[in-house]
Amino acid sequence: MTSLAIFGVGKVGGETAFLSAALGLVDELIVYDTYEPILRAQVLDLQHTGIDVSISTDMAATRDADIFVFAAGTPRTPEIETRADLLEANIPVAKRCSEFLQGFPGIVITVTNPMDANNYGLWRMMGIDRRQCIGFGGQLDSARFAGLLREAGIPGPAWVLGEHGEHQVPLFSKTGADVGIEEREAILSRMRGASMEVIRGKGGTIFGPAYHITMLIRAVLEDRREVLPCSCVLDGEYGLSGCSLGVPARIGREGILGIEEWDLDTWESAKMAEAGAFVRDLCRRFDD
Ligand SMILES: NC(=O)c1ccc[n+]([C@@H]2O[C@H](COP(=O)([O-])OP(=O)(O)OC[C@H]3O[C@@H](n4cnc5c(N)ncnc54)[C@H](O)[C@@H]3O)[C@@H](O)[C@H]2O)c1
Ligand SMILES: O=C(O)C[C@H](O)C(=O)O
Repeated sequence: MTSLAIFGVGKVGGETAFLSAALGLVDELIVYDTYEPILRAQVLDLQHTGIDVSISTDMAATRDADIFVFAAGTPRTPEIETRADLLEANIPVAKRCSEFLQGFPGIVITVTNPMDANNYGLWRMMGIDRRQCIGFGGQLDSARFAGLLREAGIPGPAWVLGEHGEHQVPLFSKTGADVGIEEREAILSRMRGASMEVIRGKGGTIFGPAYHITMLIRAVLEDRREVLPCSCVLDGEYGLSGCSLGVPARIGREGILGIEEWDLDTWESAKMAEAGAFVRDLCRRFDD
């Protein structure tokens, strides 16, 4: 019996519940949202698919879940410039979530923005092993980077480390192409704006995040042991600690099985250090 708990079943949490069930990854969904009408609507809509999955709204059952996805809280609107601007609004939500999950034995996937800081915050507040806390965003940023590389005629692979936010670190060195600083900065600037175009057009990013979150869930449940760009609580890796940041992480049934330390070029190393300093500052809010 495989059980997936989702805290916050709005646009992203709801779509993730649907996709995970539709792909047959889970036997049981435990869903929770403070807004009763959306919770009821999502449960009914899921039931109306006829998919053979048990659906519970009993948060007490969450403790037995294999994976817990944190997707509750405020999303960006076109007026909210950066993901980091959501920190104050979403800290109380992260705190409430951590109260449910003291000593949780399963795997936590953090989605709520600012995702890196929230992943660090959940780890701090829940008192669990850092390997259990996987921050989601790098796969999505990497898919967006891949699209921009294709457009520019630059071959892949496309890897994005760093913050899921303004301080993304696209790894041009991994592409094997010699991409100059000006072109790198131009592509990075478009990556920073990539989601806002979707938010303006349809009120939020849904398919991209939900698809990649579901692939992350699959990597855990099927113990795939593949390397994915995920936000991990760092303890000296890449010369950083006191924060959670996007790094190449081997993901399997026990969560983060290992963090790979790749060689970065000078531009990338500088961006990674900036990302670390920026996110560490946000994370301090959870150290108080
Ligand atoms: N990491 C990523 O790549 C990524 C991608 C997309 C969205 N996000 C983030 O995920 C979060 C959710 O985005 P969305 O578009 O689904 O938003 P949404 O508004 O559609 O859904 C959020 C849900 O959280 C619920 N909620 C609020 N406070 C709660 C609480 N204390 N307990 C339980 N539920 C609560 C709301 O009722 C709502 O249904 C946002 O912070 C957004 O920025 C992150
Ligand atoms: O950009 C946002 O605010 C939502 C999410 O983090 C995304 O990258 O799609």
